[in-house]
Amino acid sequence: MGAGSWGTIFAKILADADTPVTMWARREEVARSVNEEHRNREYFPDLVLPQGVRATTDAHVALSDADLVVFAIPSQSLRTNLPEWRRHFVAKSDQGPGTTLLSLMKGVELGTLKRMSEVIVEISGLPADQVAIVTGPNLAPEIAMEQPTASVVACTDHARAVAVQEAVTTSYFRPYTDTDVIGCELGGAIKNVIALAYGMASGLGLGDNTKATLITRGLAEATRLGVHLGADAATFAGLAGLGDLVATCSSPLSRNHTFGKQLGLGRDLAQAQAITKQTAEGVKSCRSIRGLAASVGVEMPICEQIERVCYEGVSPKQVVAELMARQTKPEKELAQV
Ligand SMILES: NC(=O)C1=CN([C@@H]2O[C@H](COP(=O)(O)OP(=O)(O)OC[C@H]3O[C@@H](n4cnc5c(N)ncnc54)[C@H](OP(=O)(O)O)[C@@H]3O)[C@@H](O)[C@H]2O)C=CC1
Ligand SMILES: O=C(CO)COP(=O)(O)O
Repeated sequence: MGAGSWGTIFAKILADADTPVTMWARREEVARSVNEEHRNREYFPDLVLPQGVRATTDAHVALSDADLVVFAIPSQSLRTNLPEWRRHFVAKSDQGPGTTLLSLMKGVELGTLKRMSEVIVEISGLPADQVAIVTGPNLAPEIAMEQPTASVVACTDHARAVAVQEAVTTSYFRPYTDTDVIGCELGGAIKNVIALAYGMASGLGLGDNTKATLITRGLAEATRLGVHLGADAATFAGLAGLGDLVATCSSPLSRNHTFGKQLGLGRDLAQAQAITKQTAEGVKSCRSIRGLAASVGVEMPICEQIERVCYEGVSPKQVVAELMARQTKPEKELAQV
């Protein structure tokens, strides 16, 4: 469900793993180009998609016979789409192991402060054991070129994670399994905010010491929140944590990195959005992640400052100064974890 950057490339992964796939596209022209030319002209005009990828704008056609339903739309739009989609897949969900609902989305919902798998459980009415996520260092344009990468399939039901793993393993995409859905999902959402910070540092002309500091302290605050919310700290040292954080922060292919860089160069939110075009989840998730942290009394200084840049008009230069002026403390905050 979603035929943008990641939806399209994930469809290619499924088809290359011999799993037939029907992509739901919001626009007719996108579905037509996939069916008639085996290309997604809007997102990857030069990429020929496997024959096994079909597309439709009809949610019923995409969903009614699916064993695996994959969500690849912007996080903040899931709640408005899911009630309509739900009626097409719930009927099949009580047969056999039941439909697996798979989230590729990396965000936290504004207002409810829910992770995407929580929104899916709430609206679908299906048990959490039927909801899985895929996350990791997975920049779609690199995977489009079949550059090798690893990823994580997380589900509280290990057997279901293994089934999804089998459905998406190819010569260029190597998924591992995990049962820590909370940690994997938070790792994916928080790294987008840290990538905004890293991009800002690039835009400001700051060097590798600054960037390494952002990655390391960004990981510290992601781990801190995760552990408070029931995640395993080790998850953050893995693909869904450090792996995705490094890939997204350091890559000019990342929309969050690019967006942050524009802010660092002095552009405002609207100008950065116009340049980035595609979804940069961190811009909205900085607010919900900060809300989530506040709800459990966890400090997330970098996320907090990114929110101030995005929504309070504070300059990137000013937030760097404020981060550096914070009270000094031990590096390992075991007492707080
Ligand atoms: N791109 C990547 O490398 C990766 C992305 N992700 C995550 O995957 C999710 C999707 O990202 P990505 O595919 O990159 O985003 P894109 O912006 O490339 O594509 C978004 C897709 O969702 C559709 N869409 C946009 N708004 C709505 C809406 N309100 N209702 C229904 N459909 C909508 C778009 O349709 P239209 O074309 O008509 O606008 C498009 O098909 C995000 O959470 C992202 O963080 C995770 C890993 C890698
Ligand atoms: O999640 C991603 C890579 O794993 C994609 O990052 P961006 O959304 O910043 O492009």
